[in-house]
Amino acid sequence: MKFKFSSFEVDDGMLHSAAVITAATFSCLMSGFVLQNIWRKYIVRQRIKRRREESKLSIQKMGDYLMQHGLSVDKRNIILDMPMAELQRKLQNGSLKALDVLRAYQSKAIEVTKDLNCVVEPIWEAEEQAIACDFMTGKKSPLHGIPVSLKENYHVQGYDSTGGMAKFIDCPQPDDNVIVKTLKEQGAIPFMRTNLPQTMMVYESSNPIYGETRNPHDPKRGPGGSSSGEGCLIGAGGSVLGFGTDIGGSLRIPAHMCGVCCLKPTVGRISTEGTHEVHKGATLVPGATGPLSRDVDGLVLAMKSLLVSHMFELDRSVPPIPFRPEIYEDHRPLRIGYFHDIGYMPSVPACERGVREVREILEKNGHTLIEFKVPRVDKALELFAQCVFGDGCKTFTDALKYDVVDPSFKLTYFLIHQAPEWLKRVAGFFYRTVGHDPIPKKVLVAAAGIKSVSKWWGVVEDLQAYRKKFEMEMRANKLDAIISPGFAYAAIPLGKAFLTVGAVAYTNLYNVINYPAGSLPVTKVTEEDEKLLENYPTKTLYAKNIKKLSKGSVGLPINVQFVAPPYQEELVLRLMKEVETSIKLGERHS
Ligand SMILES: CCCCCC/C=C\CCCCCCCC(=O)NCCO
Repeated sequence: MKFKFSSFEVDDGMLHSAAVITAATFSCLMSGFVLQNIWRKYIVRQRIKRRREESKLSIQKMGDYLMQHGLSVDKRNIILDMPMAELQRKLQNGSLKALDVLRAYQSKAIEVTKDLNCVVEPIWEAEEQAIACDFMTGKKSPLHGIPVSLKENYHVQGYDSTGGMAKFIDCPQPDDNVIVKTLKEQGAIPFMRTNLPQTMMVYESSNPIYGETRNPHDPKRGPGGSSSGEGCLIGAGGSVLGFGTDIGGSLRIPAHMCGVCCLKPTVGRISTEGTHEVHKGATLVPGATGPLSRDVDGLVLAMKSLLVSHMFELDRSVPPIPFRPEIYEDHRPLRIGYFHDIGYMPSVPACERGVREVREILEKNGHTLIEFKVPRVDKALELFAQCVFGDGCKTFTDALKYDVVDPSFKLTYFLIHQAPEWLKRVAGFFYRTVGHDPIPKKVLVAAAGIKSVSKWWGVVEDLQAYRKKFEMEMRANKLDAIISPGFAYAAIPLGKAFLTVGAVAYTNLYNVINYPAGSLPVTKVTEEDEKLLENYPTKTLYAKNIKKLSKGSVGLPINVQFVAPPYQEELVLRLMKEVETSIKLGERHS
């Protein structure tokens, strides 16, 4: 058969050849595409492997170095046992050398990371800085010689900030971030970089580059996240002061699970410039930076040292409000709201008891405690999801393109980030009908993306309305502050956070309203709490999982959150210090 076109004739043979050429081109392109993907993944795996080996080697080298240059065990332990105030005083009056303090903490950090995997690498420049500190004459800066650890996403000159993502390996930062610069200017010595979960948008503790961090109180359990390495390192005694980030609870969840103190300031009170966040553009609920420490004095010292002209000058978006001692040192009795249940998910008995005991302490100290009916926390969680996943999670999936997705993140990543909208709706339906929980559906629909600018503006209005409602509720009760559970439950087995993730509402509530929130260890899970867990109401799938995963948690730390209106960090710290002191006094007398 022949086809005649205007100027030439096409026969069967030519048609057949054209089809063959098209099919060949198509299969070439397809195989090219497949091969390219395989190649890219191979390169990524190689890069991850190399980076992991470099990290292990660096830690090992530091260990070997300390074998020759370390302190005696006794001297080291005396330093490690010092609370922050004593350590600072001795460094200031010269009775302790910065280099000895550094050596003590370096060696403890290297020792604990062997089992807990909380350090990703040492900061080698620390030694030079400590020596310079010891040679210094004249007035000493407030953080003179204090070693500080930094979550891996803090930009430090010459080091990668990967956030656990392969794409960011081999991208050494050109400069220290504002907090690191200010800390150094105030005499602190950044000495270790700590682990985090991939993308930092989970409260797990693992990533394919540096592996999994474990809980210092029970290595089979997670340390919480995403400032996992910080919580773990400080909880294990390998650091006295550290810094992390928090957009949904990433300072407070590891603080609670590892039994350390932390402060999530109001976003804007201290600089957030120069930290790696996947979704920097999602500014409606932005990430906060903040300190973690062994005690409240550490947090106070950190805030006093950061709220100075050096930081205000480096980051002019930060309002120049120095630390206000008149609020921190005030003794005026306060009206404080409390709650232990966010409405759709109760906290476990130990967490409830934590709030009750703090309430009793505060009442004894002359404050008035009032039960606070917290405005619908499920709405706050939905707003959180709309604000951080409103792009349909495109930013996250782009960041992880070709990457190895960590096993602990796979389910979260698939369901919240990658799944098509229909699947998110089906999963939401499942949670609602089988799991008896309406919350995941709202979150999953939000994570399918906000479809238009006008809808986005609707979210902005809803957020403003929620914030106003919270403020009005506090005003109506004439509340100065709030206390609430540090989290819904104590540390659970590694890799299981997804099964209980709705609990994040206990912390992200305060990100949504942008209130400063501190977290303080107040008690430990007791046998009695474990018995009471039997009666924990299990109406929803999440609650069932919480009950199951909380078993065997006797001895694990329990924190309480302290919250105040925006820019009242000093008030939060005042209450934390008051409770910490009362608990210590109680322990001494019992
Ligand atoms: C099945 C869906 C239910 C999901 C409900 C929870 C929604 C979102 C999970 C987010 C978890 C965030 C953890 C903390 C993140 C954080 O603070 N990161 C700090 C980044 O610097």
